[in-house]
Parts: sequence; C-alpha cells; structure tokens
Amino acid sequence: GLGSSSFQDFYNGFPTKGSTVFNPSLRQILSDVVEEVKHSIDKEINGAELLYSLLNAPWLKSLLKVSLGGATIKRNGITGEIFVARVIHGGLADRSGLLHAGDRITEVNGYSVDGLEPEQVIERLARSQGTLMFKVVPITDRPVNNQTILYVRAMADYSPQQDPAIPCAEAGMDFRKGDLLEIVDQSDTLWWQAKKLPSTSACAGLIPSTNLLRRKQKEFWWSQPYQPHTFFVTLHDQKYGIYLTGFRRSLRLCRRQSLSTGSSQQSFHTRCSGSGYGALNNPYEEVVRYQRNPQDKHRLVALVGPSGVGVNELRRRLIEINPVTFQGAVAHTTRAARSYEESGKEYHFINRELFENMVYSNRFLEYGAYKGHFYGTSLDAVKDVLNSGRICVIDIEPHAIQSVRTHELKAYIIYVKPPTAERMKETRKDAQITTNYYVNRPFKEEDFQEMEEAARKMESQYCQFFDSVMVNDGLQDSCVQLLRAVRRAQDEPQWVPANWIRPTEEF
Ligand SMILES: Nc1ncnc2c1ncn2[C@@H]1O[C@H](COP(=O)(O)OP(=O)(O)OP(=O)(O)O)[C@@H](O)[C@H]1O
Repeated sequence: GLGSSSFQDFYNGFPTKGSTVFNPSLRQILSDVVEEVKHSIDKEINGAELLYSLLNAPWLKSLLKVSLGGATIKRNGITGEIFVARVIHGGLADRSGLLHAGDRITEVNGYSVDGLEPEQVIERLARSQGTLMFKVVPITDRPVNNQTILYVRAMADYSPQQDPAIPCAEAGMDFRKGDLLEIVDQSDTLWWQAKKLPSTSACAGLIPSTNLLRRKQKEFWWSQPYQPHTFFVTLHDQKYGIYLTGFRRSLRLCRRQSLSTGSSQQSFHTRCSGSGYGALNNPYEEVVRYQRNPQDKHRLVALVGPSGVGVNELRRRLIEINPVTFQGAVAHTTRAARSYEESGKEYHFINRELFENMVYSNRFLEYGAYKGHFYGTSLDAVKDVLNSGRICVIDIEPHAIQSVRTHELKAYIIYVKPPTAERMKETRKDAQITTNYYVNRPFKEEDFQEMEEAARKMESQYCQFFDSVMVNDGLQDSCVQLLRAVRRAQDEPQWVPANWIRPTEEF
C-alpha cells in the first residue's frame, strides 16, 4: 500500500506554517521516512496514530501516519484551543523544524479547528486531499533545546500498552530489563523520549521519567520480579550457611538443606556497596562507553549460572588453558588447615575474630557458613590477582553481582545458561552432579528440569546485569565462547555504569 506517488503528493502538500514552505531537503527526509515506515508500519508510533483508529483505507493510514510525522495534539479543556502537545524526537515534524510543542493549531485547510475535539481535527486532516495546510500560532516562549543525550540501561520492564497513564500509548516505547536506551529528551518531568540501542528507527518513543517509573514500580511492586536480596545477618546465624568461590558444591548442599528445612533465602550474605545499592533502586542506570586502557588493571570476570550448569568446570578449564593470564581468587575460611594445606593456596586460613572483623569492615564480596565454619571471597583476594596483572575469574551467586559491580573491580558478568534438556541429556552423559544427598552422581532427568527452572528465575531477576550470555552446550565450544567473552571484556568498548568512570558515592 505505500505508493511513492501518493507520498510525493502528500509531501507537496505537507503542512506549511504561515508563509514558511518546507525546505526541499525534506523530500529526502520523507523518502527516508517512507523506508522507515515500510519496515515498521505496525510498530512505528506517533501522534498520527490517532488517525489510525479513525481511518479505514490502509494506504491512507500509512500516509497519515507519516504525515503527522511524530507530533501529538491536545485540546485545552478550558479555552478549547488545539495545541501541539509533543513533537517526537527524530520524527518528521521534528526534522522539519516547523512544529513545536505548545504551538497552537488554529486552522486546517482554511477551516477553524477551535472548539473541535482532537479526534475531529484528525478526521478533518484525514478527509483532506492534496495540499494540507495548517495555520499555526507559534508558541511565544519556545524552550531552548539544550537537551543532553543520556544513555541508560533499563533496570525494569515497561509496556506502554499496559500503562493507562501514558498520554499516548501509540507514541510510547516498550523496553525490557537490560535494554540500552538513548534518552533524547527530558524536557517533560514525567515523560521522556528515548530510542532503543542499537537504534533502527530515527523516531523516539515516550518512556516514563526516572521518578515516574520509580513511582510506578512502587505502585506495582508485587508484579516486579526483581527485589533486592542483600542481607547482613549476624555471624552467629550458623544454621544455614553458604559457601563460596571454589566450593560451590558445599554451597549447593547447604542451600538445598536450608530450603528443605523451610529457611528463607537469607543464606546469602553479600557486600553491599553504596553505588551498588543505588543501582537497585534506579529504574534506569546511567551508562557510558568504556574501553579498558591496555595499561590499566584487568576487569574482574564473574561467572554466574544455575547450580550444576558447569560454571566451575568452565572456570577451571579457562585457568588451566592459561594459568599465567587467568587466576581464581583464594577464599578465606575459619576452618583449620589440613596437614597438606597451605595458607594462601587452598585458602587463607584465619581465625574467627579476624573473619568477623573482615565482615564488619565490609571486606567480603560474599561470605557464609557451612558446617560451623565461615568461608568468604574477599575483595582483597580479588585485588591481589588483579594487581598481579592477571585476569581474575571468579564465580558468584547472583546476589553478589552488586558487590562486584564497582568502579574498582569493573566486573564483567558472564551468565552461563543451560542448553535445552535434550541437549543436556546428550552432553552430560558422563557428567556428575552433586546434590544434598549425593556427591557426584550421574545427572537425572529432573536435574535438567530443575536447572531450567533455576535458569529461568535467574534470568528474570538478573538479566539486566549480564554483560554476556553463553550457552554451555558442548564443552569445547563453550570454552572458546568464554575465552572470547573474556577478551571482549578486556579489549573492546563496553557500556558500563557511568559512576564507574566518574565515581559519585564509591566506597
Ligand atoms: N558443557 C559440558 N558438557 C559436559 N559436561 C559438562 C559441561 N559443563 C560442565 N559439565 C560437567 O557437569 C558437571 C557439573 O559441572 P560443575 O561442577 O562445573 O557445575 P557448577 O555449575 O559449578 O555447579 P555447582 O554449583 O554444583 O558447583 C561436572 O561433572 C562437569 O564436568
């Protein structure tokens, strides 16, 4: 339905304002827009969408959709005057430079529109053929366009179609947790305009501002899958401990035990830095493009994944491939060293008092208790590896992600995802799982299902923090994927939280 000739006609009659006639370069803009619309006719949304519901001829819908080119109109309830409510960034109206929010539309094709409903104005527009003429009284105090572009990562999902409060759902833009957004207009305190990156459309869409989205999140908190689970509990709560880096089997054991005895999820204790916590409350996290300087320390690489997916296997293989480059962090424990163990090698063996001091001075990224002993991965153990010039590769529970997303560690989070249950069955024939009843028994059907379920939950809660996602299908392939991801993290530009680069409230 989009004949170029009709576009041409329409273009010729594109709204003029006073004596201003469209600049010929608009011809080019319009043909761009035609292309855009062809690709996104069902998604591309702007004020002209109002027309959409009123018109029947599909070609006309398309045409008019473009014609308003991203402006919404509204009626002043008291005076009855029709105004341009909003000009969508990057849309035709915006690019023409002729329509501005606040401009009053007095006539369409010589007919006064005062007192009409916006829908009637739209209808009038729809009925007109050939030349389309607007008489516009420009707003006197046009706001200066001093918008700075802001890049953010969405920490929440948003769907305009499900938001009755949005002024024009069709002009809205949906996004999901983890999406990168380029915010192009913040002039309205409630509704911002943004594009999703990588952007395929020139046109922006409406999204709620930080404050508005925060308010919405509070209203709908029960529907938000993500709730921070960062707890500080006393060291004397030994009943349900956890275990950490390098000993995830114990961790899994005690987690399962604690679940089966009805304990809450408080078996995870993580460090909670100011900046990290701030990010949890912010529906948008400001990000900047960052590339590590070759002279700088490496970024910490942290693997997360559901228990049994193979996080430790992958980590071990990576370190084995190149132990000069990669290293894990040595955990601390209060358990006594065995005769063959050496402090600083298997563990840093420390006494309980020292462990407690480290907890209280916030030195652990994550810690917990298991069988009466404490275990923890300390910030210093990670820094030791990074200071030695190596790449520190650790695995963490997702609850601890916030404790490594800091200016200092600049963690790159790799999520290891299980393949389908069928593929798991094929690839894990000789693999061994550790459960709370058995250490190293063959995988069973239900293990795969449990893992799938755990992966789903993990993704729904934490996907916004994953810098890279890999499926651990064939081991060989996974190792190559992992190696590539680690290289990317160190050598290629990445979006990182802005406060890593210009720290505000760092520890
Ligand atoms: N891609 C793979 N193909 C085949 N077997 C694998 C693969 N990845 C891991 N395994 C095997 O699966 C088993 C569990 O892996 P691993 O111990 O690394 O799990 P994990 O994610 O660290 O879980 P946990 O939290 O229990 O420690 C091991 O026997 C490991 O060798």
